[in-house]
Amino acid sequence: MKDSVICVENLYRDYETTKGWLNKKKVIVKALAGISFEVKKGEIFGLLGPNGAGKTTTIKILSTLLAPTSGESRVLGYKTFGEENMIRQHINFIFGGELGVYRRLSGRDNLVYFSNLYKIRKNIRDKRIDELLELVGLSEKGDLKVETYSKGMIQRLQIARGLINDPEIIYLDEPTIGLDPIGARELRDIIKELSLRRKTILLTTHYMHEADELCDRIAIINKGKIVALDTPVNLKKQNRITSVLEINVLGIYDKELEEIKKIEGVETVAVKKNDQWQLILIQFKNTHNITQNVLNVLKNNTVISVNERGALLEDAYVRLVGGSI
Ligand SMILES: Nc1ncnc2c1ncn2[C@@H]1O[C@H](COP(=O)(O)OP(=O)(O)OP(=O)(O)O)[C@@H](O)[C@H]1O
Repeated sequence: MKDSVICVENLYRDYETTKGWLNKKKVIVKALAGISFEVKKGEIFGLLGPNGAGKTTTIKILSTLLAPTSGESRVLGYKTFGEENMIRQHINFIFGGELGVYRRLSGRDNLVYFSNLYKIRKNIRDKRIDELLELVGLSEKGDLKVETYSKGMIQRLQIARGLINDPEIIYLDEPTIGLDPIGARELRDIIKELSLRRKTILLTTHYMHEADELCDRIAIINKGKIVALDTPVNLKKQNRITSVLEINVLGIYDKELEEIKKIEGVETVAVKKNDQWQLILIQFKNTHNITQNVLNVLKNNTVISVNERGALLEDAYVRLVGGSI
């Protein structure tokens, strides 16, 4: 692909681990089982998938932290294993959570510390730090110790840290994890701004709406394989999902879910469990009117609400990966 800055071809990665306590047995975990994709300059490319799908392994290989078992991955034309020194100055990675910055230092001093690791000259460094603090909305708080920051501020500082070497490619592993909706939105706005500045971003997230809002293209990974790769719009279309019935109930049994699956027109059934009630998500062909048949199955349950809506990216994901969300 022309303009590709990341090229992954038939990548495999196994981990050797042990199972059992007394009689330890060697087990091979196939974290990546032959994935291929390319990312263009300036693109926001999303990796979506359930826990253990292989997203972090992919990011670790592409950020030169891990060698693949076989296959090839190139970043900016260089092999991620063998030519990593040519790559490292042009990339950076930001992991979600609060690790990676020093709480006893101020935000600014953290950035000074990390720029020293990259041996950035002082005249460039100070200007860049001011710009980065401005970009992530921490100009006024830059001189306060990180231990006084909120989670959202720490995560924004992480973004500034990840930009300290002015990387062309940024890997973001679940950047908004644990943030409240406002903190998460502020972070997404920064990610959009980075894309406007032609940075290439490879992002993993568990939040579908986030992938839908941010990503130009998304690869859905399951069990080490890419099961779909397209724009969010096409992912929603290509799965022929037409409608979704959302039903909130107090208590639901597998027997009833099995009954619902058998109703004509029903394609998938998933359950999201909340503390007190459950949300049943039923994807169905809109050539069928299933509502009454579903309510007949649930006649002995307490139904709190029923809502029919169009498909979201989350629905395409459920279909491709299967199971509950
Ligand atoms: N160091 C390791 N040793 C053994 N197995 C590992 C190691 N790291 C990852 N794995 C296994 O490899 C598989 C892929 O893990 P990976 O962390 O890449 O998944 P992920 O998609 O990032 O998951 P999550 O969403 O939970 O972060 C999992 O089965 C995981 O248990």
